[in-house]
Amino acid sequence: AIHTLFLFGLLILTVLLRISFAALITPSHGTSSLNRSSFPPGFIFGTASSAYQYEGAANEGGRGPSLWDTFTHRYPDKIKDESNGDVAIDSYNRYKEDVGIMKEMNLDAYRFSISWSRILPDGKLSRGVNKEGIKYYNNLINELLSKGIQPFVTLFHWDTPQVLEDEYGGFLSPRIVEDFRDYAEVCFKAFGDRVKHWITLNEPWSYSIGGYAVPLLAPGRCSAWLGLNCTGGDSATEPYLVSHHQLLAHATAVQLYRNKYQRSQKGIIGITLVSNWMVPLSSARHHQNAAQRALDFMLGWFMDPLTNGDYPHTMKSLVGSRLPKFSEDESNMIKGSFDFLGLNYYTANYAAYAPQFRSGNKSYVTDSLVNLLTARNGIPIGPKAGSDWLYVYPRGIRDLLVYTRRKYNNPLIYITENGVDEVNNATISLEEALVDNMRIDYYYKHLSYIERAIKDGVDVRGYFAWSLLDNFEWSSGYTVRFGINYVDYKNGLKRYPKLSARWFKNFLKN
Ligand SMILES: N=C(Cc1ccccc1)N[C@@H]1O[C@H](CO[C@@H]2OC[C@@H](O)[C@H](O)[C@H]2O)[C@@H](O)[C@H](O)[C@H]1O
Repeated sequence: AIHTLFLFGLLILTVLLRISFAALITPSHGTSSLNRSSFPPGFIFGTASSAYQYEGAANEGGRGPSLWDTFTHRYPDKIKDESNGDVAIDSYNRYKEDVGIMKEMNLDAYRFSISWSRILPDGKLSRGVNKEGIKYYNNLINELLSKGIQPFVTLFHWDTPQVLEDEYGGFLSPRIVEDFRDYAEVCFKAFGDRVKHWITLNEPWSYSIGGYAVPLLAPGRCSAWLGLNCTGGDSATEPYLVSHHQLLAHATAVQLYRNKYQRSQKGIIGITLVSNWMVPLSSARHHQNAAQRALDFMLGWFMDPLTNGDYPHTMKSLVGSRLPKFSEDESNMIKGSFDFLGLNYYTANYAAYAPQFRSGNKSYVTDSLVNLLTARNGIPIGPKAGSDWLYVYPRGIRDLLVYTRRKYNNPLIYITENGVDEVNNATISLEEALVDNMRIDYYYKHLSYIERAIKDGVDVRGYFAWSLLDNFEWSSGYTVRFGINYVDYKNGLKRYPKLSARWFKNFLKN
């Protein structure tokens, strides 16, 4: 009996040793268990960027000023390092090198935005098209296609022509709808023979909130009572007007594309929305309801009109007469105005019921009666990244995808941005700066959860990492780095692959 027991013990020990050894040799971020073939055939992997954050050449090639040129020059103190996108990372002049980096990384696609004021320097079609602007984007698109990389083009990534801001307040006015439609048509005509994926707007939520509720983004408007040194505005009404006009501009451009270009050019058109995943602070009913309202006020604000033709009931009841109304024609034009949904996901929040927000001054931020938190009982929702709003919560991308599938009729989805930043630390060496294990961990985990969402039945067709290169990060300037490739701001904007670039190259190899 003792002999048998001894042998059995030996057997258990052998098995345990083998398991622990196997765990030891399979690196937690190794692509052995996850790589391109873990995703459906034809799944598209890319990286994302935007014109003002990458191009530079702000005063070259006939480009006109956008509200970001004005904002950074007029209020440099609103940018953490008082920087701007005059030069940015000079992609305007280095696009061939940058496309070469994409090719080297085995990427399938590149999401970039067109600068409206580089195409129409005076904002309106009637005031002339800048031929050098058309030429630049033709060169970029042709370079991408010559390397077998698909262009995914965003028409508007927050850089409204300054002339239209001056003339009628930009997206504060319904007049923007016609001008945006004309600008979109110039792009469909010039590039639509080769561009088969169009995104009208990037993150209308961010543009409305960051620019008109709290002074995070241009034009930096908000209510004076907030005491946040705003350039004027009203946080209780302007965010809702700006989102309303963005939806109308989006739907008008889609209607034009479908009526006049889609049959011959055979592309598809959509919109990119951003949402955090919202976790109820506790299982209490009032916190669960708060989480639903938080999703309504961030994602539903746009997805409900795009799917049902009207704003969420929670918004209509809580915002009341301050929420603009769609006419029947507008509602019909907006409903179903997308062939695919672009979703940007970065982080998650705890959502707590905030009845105290019923009193006091009105603002978008408090209308939802939700307090968004990044910690519960002092414990953060996940590890903090470089930026103070970004906490790593990978399962949130799966939860958001499954939620979107269930609530909004299973749309075709591309993840059009997902990424993480580190603080730009000037004291470390270049070699140290290239070691970004936390970024590999972030991408590995988020891609693993997307793979599970696909198994849950979500129709995800592609994924774009934010971002190919370190770049001008809006109000953070160059103080945070999102790049999979490093840009040496102190030495001629030279590009270097971080570890995550090598990880992606391996992950993506066929
Ligand atoms: N930045 C956002 C959403 C947002 C808006 C206002 C305040 C915080 C976060 N969305 C996407 O995130 C990307 C990363 O956002 C950065 O996150 C860290 C912030 O400190 C920085 O200002 C912001 O650009 C942007 O570069 C893309 O252009 C944008 O589409």
